[in-house]
Amino acid sequence: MTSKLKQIHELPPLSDPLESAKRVAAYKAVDENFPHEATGEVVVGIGSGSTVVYAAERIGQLPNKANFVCIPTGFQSQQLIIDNGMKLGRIEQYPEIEIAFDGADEVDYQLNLIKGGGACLFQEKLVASSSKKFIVVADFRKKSPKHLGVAWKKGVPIEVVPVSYARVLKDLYKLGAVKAIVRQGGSAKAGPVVTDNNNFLIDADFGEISNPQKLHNDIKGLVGVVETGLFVNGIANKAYFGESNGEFTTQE
Ligand SMILES: O=C[C@H](O)[C@H](O)[C@H](O)COP(=O)(O)O
Repeated sequence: MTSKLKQIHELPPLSDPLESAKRVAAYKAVDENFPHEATGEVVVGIGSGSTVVYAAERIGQLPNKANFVCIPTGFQSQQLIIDNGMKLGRIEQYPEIEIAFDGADEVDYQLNLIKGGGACLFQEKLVASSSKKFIVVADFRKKSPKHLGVAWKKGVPIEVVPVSYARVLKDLYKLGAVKAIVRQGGSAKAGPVVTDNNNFLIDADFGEISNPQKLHNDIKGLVGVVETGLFVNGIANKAYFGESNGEFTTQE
């Protein structure tokens, strides 16, 4: 069925080369991993952010898209599914997902990720950890030469129950954070960002993270923490990176 689709090299480049890099990563990830020939129902996770927009676009171009049920990871993702004419499902109905596509803020050499730069980490982790196959799509800026905390300098996003934020901030410093702040809405909203689950986000900078699994476990053990943006323990199967020269690379 992929032969009926326009191939990526047949498409005109986008005006912003970074957007072209995101598109090539996402289109290739879908072309090479999506169960194109499936005739029965396929449950697909659709992540959040600016790169996964192109994965949803590509899936929306597939001629058998009526067979797919797409599970969102938040409000933006739900809109992407609707806008691309795909069937929307809920994780409560479909707790087992065949394949999920999502972006990342940073990817280390072992395929550990930092996610949550767009405030969607909890539902993203729920969907990713419920998926048999989890494919990351990103542009070249997201690759870390080795550890997390090198390319992404804004800290580890952590979703917390609002009433616990002051306590969690103190505890994060005890765990070794050099800076921890409640994410603010800035000019778009006075006061803190509120997630799709009505929680707050803390961005905690731990510098270079050599043991992301341990850091995740330590943070997750704090009272008030819902989830961390550290996606570790082999959760991601493969990453596609759009490069600045218009090509793509992979890591698995
Ligand atoms: O909360 C947001 C998500 O984790 C995004 O997938 C992540 O921030 C990457 O987004 P983008 O593709 O826009 O760089």
